[in-house]
Amino acid sequence: MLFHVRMDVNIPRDLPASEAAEIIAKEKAYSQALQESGKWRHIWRIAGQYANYSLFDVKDNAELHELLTGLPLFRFMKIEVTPLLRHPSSIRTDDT
Ligand SMILES: O=C(O)C[C@H]1C=CC(=O)O1
Repeated sequence: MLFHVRMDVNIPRDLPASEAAEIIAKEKAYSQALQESGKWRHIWRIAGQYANYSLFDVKDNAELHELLTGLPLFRFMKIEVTPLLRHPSSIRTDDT
């Protein structure tokens, strides 16, 4: 199942910089491992914001929930999820 996900990150200003850097490094490794696996298909930065648009390809809602709640930055994120399905007019072969 495909899901469009928007993640907005808001790291509190009073979090020590070293702690923030450690969490961000963990987040990058977590994200890149999921991209390697194919479950996190795409990620784009939203210009001018500490936010991204991502595309996940997972088995079901429960798997998406598990992956998102496992994000090292999860506690500092606002996340919006939109389930997607193939458009009947699509000519692409890779959007299911
Ligand atoms: O920077 C972000 O958008 C938040 C998060 C998502 C992947 C990653 O490496 O960091």
